[in-house]
Amino acid sequence: MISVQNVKKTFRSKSGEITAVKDVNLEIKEGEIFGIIGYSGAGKSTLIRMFNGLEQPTAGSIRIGGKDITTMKGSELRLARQEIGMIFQHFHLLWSRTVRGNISFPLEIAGVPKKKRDERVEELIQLVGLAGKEDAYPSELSGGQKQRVGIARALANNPKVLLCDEATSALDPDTTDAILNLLVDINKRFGLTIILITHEMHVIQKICHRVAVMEKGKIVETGSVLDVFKRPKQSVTKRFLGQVTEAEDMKETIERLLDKYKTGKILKLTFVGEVAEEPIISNLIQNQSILVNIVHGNISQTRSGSYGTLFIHMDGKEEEVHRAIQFLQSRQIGVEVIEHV
Ligand SMILES: Nc1ncnc2c1ncn2[C@@H]1O[C@H](COP(=O)(O)OP(=O)(O)OP(=O)(O)O)[C@@H](O)[C@H]1O
Repeated sequence: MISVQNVKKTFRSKSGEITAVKDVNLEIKEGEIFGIIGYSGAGKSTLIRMFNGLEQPTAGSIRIGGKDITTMKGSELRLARQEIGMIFQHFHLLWSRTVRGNISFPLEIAGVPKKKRDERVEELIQLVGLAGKEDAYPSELSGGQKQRVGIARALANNPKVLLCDEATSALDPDTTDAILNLLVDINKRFGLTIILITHEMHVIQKICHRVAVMEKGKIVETGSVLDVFKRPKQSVTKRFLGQVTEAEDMKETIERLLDKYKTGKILKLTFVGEVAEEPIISNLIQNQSILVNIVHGNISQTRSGSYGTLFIHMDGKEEEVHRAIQFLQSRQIGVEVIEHV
């Protein structure tokens, strides 16, 4: 559906050249929700803005449905853009127009006759859950409601692709979840391809099928969300995973435990898929002569299965601890020995 080949973007400024995006290659399938995660300055916004021609690449091509968006100009680009909706962190609504007026705007630009326009706006208001707010102005709406207007407006012309630029970053956690659920619903109902950029692993975990991790303008890791959770390769990916698998005070707790327990090991266990739901620890204790203290644990749901982490302190004779680790590994559990940082 979307093919990004050798895309590069360099900005020239007074202080010199900045290469924001370096040799990016990606294939995004029709109907998938594809997340791009990276820290501030990684090049995410620049990359996503090239998907609808808001930025032109310095080199490379971006083909959407077979057509190269990067070489289009004028009316051809305008038409192609109708197939690509976009929503933004700060909504970018028209403040002098009501909810209805905002949603109607892209239909007016596309020359849709009034009657059809009104029908479509009504349909979209129902779809995004804004019934009763039709005549409100953006200043009278909550952040979540503003983003619902943004989504309705982006979907007005029945696009095939929806680009989301940090669409939930300005929202509180509950509202974020409600907006993410709405995106999943739209993806399922219409088979819409969604590409989102974020710096929050929670967003990736909750709704994406696949993810690309971006660092210093490059895609450094890509794969299905569950695979990346299971086997993160890059340290930047591991740091992002820490956002959803480790409590905020985890580092401190572990340092304290490492000081407290003079013997044994602190282990981080990672479980993926069905094994996350098995009674592994009771099997472990029954089969080996070791002591196990549970320090911290959680299970998260991704779109393709569960993923769990458990921090334990394990003590016993060295060969027993070794055997216990082998037992865990034989059950396809990731085992990492935690050391002082
Ligand atoms: N128009 C521009 N002119 C000059 N430099 C730019 C321009 N746009 C982006 N950059 C630079 O390109 C790099 C990548 O920026 P970009 O906004 O794409 O990153 P990002 O990952 O989206 O970060 P953030 O989440 O903070 O927006 C940064 O170093 C930024 O300063």
